[in-house]
Amino acid sequence: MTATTAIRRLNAADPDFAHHLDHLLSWESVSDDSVNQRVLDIIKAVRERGDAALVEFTEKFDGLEVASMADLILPRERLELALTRITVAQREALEKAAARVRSYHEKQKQDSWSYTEADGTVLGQKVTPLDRAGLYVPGGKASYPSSVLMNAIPAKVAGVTEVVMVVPTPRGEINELVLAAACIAGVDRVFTIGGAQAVAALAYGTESVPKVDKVVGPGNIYVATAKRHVFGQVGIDMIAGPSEILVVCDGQTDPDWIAMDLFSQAEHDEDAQAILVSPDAEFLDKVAASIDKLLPTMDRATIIETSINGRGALIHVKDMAQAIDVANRIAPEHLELSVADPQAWLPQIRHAGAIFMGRHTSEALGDYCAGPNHVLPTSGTARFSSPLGVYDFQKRSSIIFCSEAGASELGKTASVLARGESLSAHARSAEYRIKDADFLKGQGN
Ligand SMILES: NC(=O)c1ccc[n+]([C@@H]2O[C@H](COP(=O)([O-])OP(=O)(O)OC[C@H]3O[C@@H](n4cnc5c(N)ncnc54)[C@H](O)[C@@H]3O)[C@@H](O)[C@H]2O)c1
Ligand SMILES: N[C@H](CO)Cc1c[nH]c[nH+]1
Ligand SMILES: [Zn+2]
Repeated sequence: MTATTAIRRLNAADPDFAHHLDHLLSWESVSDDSVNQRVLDIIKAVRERGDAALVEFTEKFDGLEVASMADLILPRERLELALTRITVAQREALEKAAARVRSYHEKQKQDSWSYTEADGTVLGQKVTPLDRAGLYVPGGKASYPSSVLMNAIPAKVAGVTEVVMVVPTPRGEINELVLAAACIAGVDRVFTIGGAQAVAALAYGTESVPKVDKVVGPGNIYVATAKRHVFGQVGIDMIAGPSEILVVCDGQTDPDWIAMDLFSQAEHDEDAQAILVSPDAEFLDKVAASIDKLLPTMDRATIIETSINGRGALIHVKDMAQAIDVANRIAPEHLELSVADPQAWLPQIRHAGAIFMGRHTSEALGDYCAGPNHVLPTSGTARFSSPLGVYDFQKRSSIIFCSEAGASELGKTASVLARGESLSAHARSAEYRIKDADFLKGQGN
């Protein structure tokens, strides 16, 4: 194994720093032509051949040969059985995490509202949960029971009528914790399919997989690309790229803690990105030494090493203010503020999926059980998007209920604007309800 101090070093004082940072952050795989074409072919096959295509792709990509689609459907009883197959400690941990995630998300629930104007006109917004949501739970390189909770609980809190989950089971290896989590979270139906074919099945429906209204959840490049292509046919939450962590440290946290925090996201994927920013150059050296020391002890050392050396960085800045500027430029999925007084810096953080405050709040706590969602905007998209939440499973309809007097008064404004747009049906529709004869005469009626 090569020495991990091959991790890139950047200095914000370098005149080319902005260019180097852009290069470090670029992640092009989603637009890769060959992936795109393969995903389009998969979507087309699922639309044309439904279940038969799902069975074929599951054999091809997941190494799982089945007689028919029926073998890729898990009934609710199978989820209940999983609950009896995990340890008591595992069940308690899942239930505790689920309870915390549920309480946090209850706070996000939006209610319908309305107000009444002086003439009796009522205006408002009606909030309605989605009828059916599709949850993608990744299962290629690792299994994610925590992602089941993070996707399904907000949907259930929102009041979604039916929650359909898809999860690949490579070579038929079923993860009991994933199924137990689905049982605890109240998932209604589970299909053991993955990749672009699972996203296509949820978006278009097949003989067995019901068509959903929205597909949510993270996944690899094939999943992300498929979500991009089915958007419009169904809603999607976001296009999630590889996991990321940005640690901003004042140099006073144990370097082993910081190295492990970086590893915690690097171990997800060779393309994951782990970056440390600090004004303390000696501290950066200490973390590099901790990386070298700890890497050989890691189960997923090869993935971590590829990620850290390929996409990681230690960035030296002149002070904490510059560290915050760099953080806002990166707009990371996860930002750890491993500093003495994180509250003092919080107001200046403008872009981050989740912010972990202080030396004791490791990002891993947020991944499993703190309560907030771990499905977060990646690749700089925290500039314009937010964590997965209850709001992703609710939609809004506007309510307009005019009184007779209100319709007459508003009709005048509508009439003038409609005639300005040369839309006379609009104008006359509004004018039928106007009681003011002088106004109507002025409009040529
Ligand atoms: N943002 C989050 O909250 C979050 C949570 C958990 C995981 N993740 C990320 O999700 C990703 C999970 O990826 P994964 O690969 O482990 O699981 P995955 O379930 O996303 O992908 C596995 C599927 O990819 C398809 N596939 C694999 N190789 C293929 C090929 N050559 N051609 C076509 N299809 C192919 C297969 O159908 C397989 O079922 C990781 O990047 C991880 O970091 C993100
Ligand atoms: N860190 C991932 C999101 O980027 C979520 C996760 C699941 N399990 C562990 N971590
Ligand atoms: Zn994680």
